[in-house]
Amino acid sequence: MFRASEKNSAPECDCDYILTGEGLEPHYQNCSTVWRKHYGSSSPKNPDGTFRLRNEHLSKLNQDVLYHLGLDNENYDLPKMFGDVKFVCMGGTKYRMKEFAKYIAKSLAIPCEDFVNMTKHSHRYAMYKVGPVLSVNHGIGIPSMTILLQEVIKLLSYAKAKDPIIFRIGTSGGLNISPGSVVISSWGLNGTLEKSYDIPVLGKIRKIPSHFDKRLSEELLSIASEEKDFSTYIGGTMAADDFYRGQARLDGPFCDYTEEDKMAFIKTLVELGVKNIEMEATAFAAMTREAGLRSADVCVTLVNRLEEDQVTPSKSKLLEWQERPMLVIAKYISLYVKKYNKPAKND
Ligand SMILES: O=P(O)(O)O[C@@H]1C[C@H](O)[C@@H](CO)O1
Ligand SMILES: O=c1cc[nH]c(=O)[nH]1
Repeated sequence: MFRASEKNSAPECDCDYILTGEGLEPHYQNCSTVWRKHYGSSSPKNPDGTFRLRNEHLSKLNQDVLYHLGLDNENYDLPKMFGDVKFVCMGGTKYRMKEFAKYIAKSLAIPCEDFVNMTKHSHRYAMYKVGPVLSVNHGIGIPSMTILLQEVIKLLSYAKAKDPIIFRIGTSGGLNISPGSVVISSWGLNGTLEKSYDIPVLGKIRKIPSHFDKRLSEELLSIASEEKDFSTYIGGTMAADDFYRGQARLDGPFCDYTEEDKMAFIKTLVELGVKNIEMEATAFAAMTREAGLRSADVCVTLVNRLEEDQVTPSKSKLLEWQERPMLVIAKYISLYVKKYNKPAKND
């Protein structure tokens, strides 16, 4: 089933698979194995699947303004608006995430004519709700993505959403695989080749582990492997803080290394088990895990970085390829909705 060996597998968890296992209880419903192992404290999950935010300061606020979403928990009835959200799908562009909203509406047979941007007051991001699915764009890079992600995590907690699963539907540069292939990330690697999301907090670097949920990735791989039009791999994903030098490109406005240096670095990544390079994986894995939520990063590759730096496929080819992660995630969501027999509707 695996096309790439996992040198560094994600921490194991002891509860049932969501789709492929025997048990009916959704994974993570009561599971805090992974959480405890890494953070040494109790799970943020409540028995009913809702989750607590691990920040006591929030209880002192009269209202919490989710500034970049243009929402707050005082003037909006968040449980009514978002309490049924089970899946959050995120990706870089507004266009892609509107297309995904349309795609998932069709997959789940939810009649939906108007796709209203629910964050329109902030003018920052675009977010659409289709039944149990939120489709939202996060912009480029870790800072833009994490601002959106943190406000979405707060939104889901205030809304009392149960066991939400968060997907990133992205694009990337592939390593030694044909453009158009899909990569499911097992872990994120930062720019200094560590499996962590590093963020300066109060003047010191905080390192947060960046492993994805192994079982969720395996379930997605088994779904993706049914697709014969493209190959899907599971492996490491490097999250760079830049598209050019940060990804060892030779075609940026600045370049102070040779082609040999570039190739040596790319080969090191390949040896480490890295399958693709994008700009969010480490922080995405780290923050969702810190919140106690399951997540997966599924990206199509637009270029084989062993062969070229420039992204040269036609615009229509690029759009066609970007539907591949959507297809995998939509299939997963449809299977889930079917299995748990939840009638999907748009309120
Ligand atoms: O989801 P997207 O397509 O935005 O992901 C990658 C990583 C960066 O955000 C961006 C760079 O082109 O594409
Ligand atoms: O090479 C690529 C292609 C898309 N996105 C990236 O971050 N890198």
